[in-house]
Amino acid sequence: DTGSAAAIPINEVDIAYVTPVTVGTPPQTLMLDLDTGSSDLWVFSSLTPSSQIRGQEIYTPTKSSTSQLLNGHTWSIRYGDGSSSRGTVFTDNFTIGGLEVKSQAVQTAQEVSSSFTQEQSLDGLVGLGFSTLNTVRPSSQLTFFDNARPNLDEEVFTADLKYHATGTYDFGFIDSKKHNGTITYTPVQPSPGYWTHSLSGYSVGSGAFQSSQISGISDTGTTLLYLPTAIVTAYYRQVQGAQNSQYYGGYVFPCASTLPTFTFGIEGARFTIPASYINYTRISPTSTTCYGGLQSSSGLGINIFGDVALKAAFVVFSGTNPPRIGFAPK
Ligand SMILES: O=C(CCCl)NNC1=[NH+]CCN1
Repeated sequence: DTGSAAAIPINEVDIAYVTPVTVGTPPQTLMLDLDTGSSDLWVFSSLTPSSQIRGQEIYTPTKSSTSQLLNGHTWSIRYGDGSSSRGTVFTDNFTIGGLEVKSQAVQTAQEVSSSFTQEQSLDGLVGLGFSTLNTVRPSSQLTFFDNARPNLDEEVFTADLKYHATGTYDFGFIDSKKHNGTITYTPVQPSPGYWTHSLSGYSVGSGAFQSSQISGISDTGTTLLYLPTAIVTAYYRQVQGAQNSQYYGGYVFPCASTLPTFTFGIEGARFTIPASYINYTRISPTSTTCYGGLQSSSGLGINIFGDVALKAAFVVFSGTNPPRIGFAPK
């Protein structure tokens, strides 16, 4: 089997990408954020208080002839950005891009934090991290990828995220039309459950490449690129008027600034993030101050290769044994 579905930016700065999925019988369509930085599949639902819903589509298990309550099971998750949700669990038929998993654990939200309520075009998440991170108790549940894996033509899924445009998630195959040339693979450390791997180094603009092993996670559910402070300061030193703002919680700069590109290494390959991706957003609609797409990871305890980096490549998440991740130009 294979599947292929759109990755649609939910706003004009690509804060997150959503993918149409169907749950239940007859199919209920939701727009979910496929998130390689977590491993819970949860949805806004008929069990979510209406005070916490603002325009999201919901899953109503009682309207599905194939739903089953997973009795006595609950979940609760907090994400790296401080957002959170919790609730109960059903199993039901679940499809992404024509690829169906019967009896997928679908976690129904009974509470979501304010940032999820405010994100009107996001109806939930599909965790594509390793199932060891799943928070359902007393028995943890498998991700959509782990459930689909035995039926996939190839034990992979790929992410082709795009800047200010719709991209694709593919399951079970590598579409050679989506990348130019070689896919460079590097080992993944599957513990504790993120797609953890190293960069081989970086360069700022036309500067010399700095070889250094930078460990972090490739995370489609995180918007920006978070790297060690030393790298980030070296980048913004090249930007006139840039400063690390306590007030805005990161590096800001005049929107008219000329930003350098940022290049990261995967083994011997090099991937350059255009300056436009790093000129992320105005701090408010009429401001001439802009917030950077490259920020320090020092507050996170982990480096995160989020969408700002991933959209500069075609990325292969390979569930082979041992797992690995591949990057190709596109
Ligand atoms: O939580 C993380 C970072 C893990 Cl270190 N990524 N996934 C996500 N989903 C919603 C916000 N962020």
